[in-house]
Amino acid sequence: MTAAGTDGLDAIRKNPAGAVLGLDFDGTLAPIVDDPASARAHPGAAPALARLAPRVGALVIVTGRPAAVAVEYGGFAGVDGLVVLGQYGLERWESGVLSEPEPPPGVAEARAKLPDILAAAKAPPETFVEDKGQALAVHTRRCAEPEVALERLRSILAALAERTGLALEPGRFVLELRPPGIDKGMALRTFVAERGERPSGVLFAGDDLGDLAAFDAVESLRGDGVPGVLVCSGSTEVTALADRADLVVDGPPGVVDLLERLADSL
Ligand SMILES: O=P(O)(O)OC[C@H]1O[C@H](O[C@H]2O[C@H](CO)[C@@H](O)[C@H](O)[C@H]2O)[C@H](O)[C@@H](O)[C@@H]1O
Repeated sequence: MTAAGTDGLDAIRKNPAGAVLGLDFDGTLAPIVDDPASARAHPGAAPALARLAPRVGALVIVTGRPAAVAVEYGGFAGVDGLVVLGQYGLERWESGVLSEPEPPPGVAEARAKLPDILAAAKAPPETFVEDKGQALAVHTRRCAEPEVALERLRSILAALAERTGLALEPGRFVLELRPPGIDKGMALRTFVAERGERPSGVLFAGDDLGDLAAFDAVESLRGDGVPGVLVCSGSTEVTALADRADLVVDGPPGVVDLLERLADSL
């Protein structure tokens, strides 16, 4: 644990009612699996969140998943006080109510073009498109050589994103075509600002490239004097977060253990 991380955790423990805890879903609360539809939160995740929610100022999940999907796959519907910001902050679920904007027209255009583009690129048949309504995620995890398949598609999908006015978000064996202008950093910063009070401390835990923007947000809050903690849910697939984290834990079981220990100490 870095000194800054220790300061951040101390500040959260000293004034939990003023603290904001943010968490990613896939790879952080839910173990990575081959089929995105089969992902489920670690069995200890919802109970740990239910213990923490009444003890802290705010508990928020910031995910690339549709918010309702994260609530369902996480088993989070009964966690009072939890907020889920889905699709990188485009959607918000709170107290059972979901708010979501209309998808931009570029998503429909990309959806229509994608099958021909994947065929022309000779993408392996195991390449899988997850349609999230607001975004399209092209997964290669199930391909024989997932990294090779991903790299073959990267520039082709970047061109499609540009033509359709979308952004290309890379992740763990996935390239997502999604609306531009929002990321997890913006989502977290907006969430913190909306509360109207300076947090006593902020923690964010993530595992993937899309979580780096949330790390940036925590570091920017640190620059403004808010103690912060950066937690990496470690994996061999992505190392960029471990390089910047105050604390690296062993995947979702390590994150759940950290949340339990934090709840014990509040
Ligand atoms: O922001 P997150 O909650 O981490 O969501 C990011 C993307 O996660 C999902 O894909 C990842 O998890 C899958 C299930 O374990 C795995 O099969 C895939 O290889 C990973 O990239 C999800 O399917 C995407 O929609 C999310 O945006």
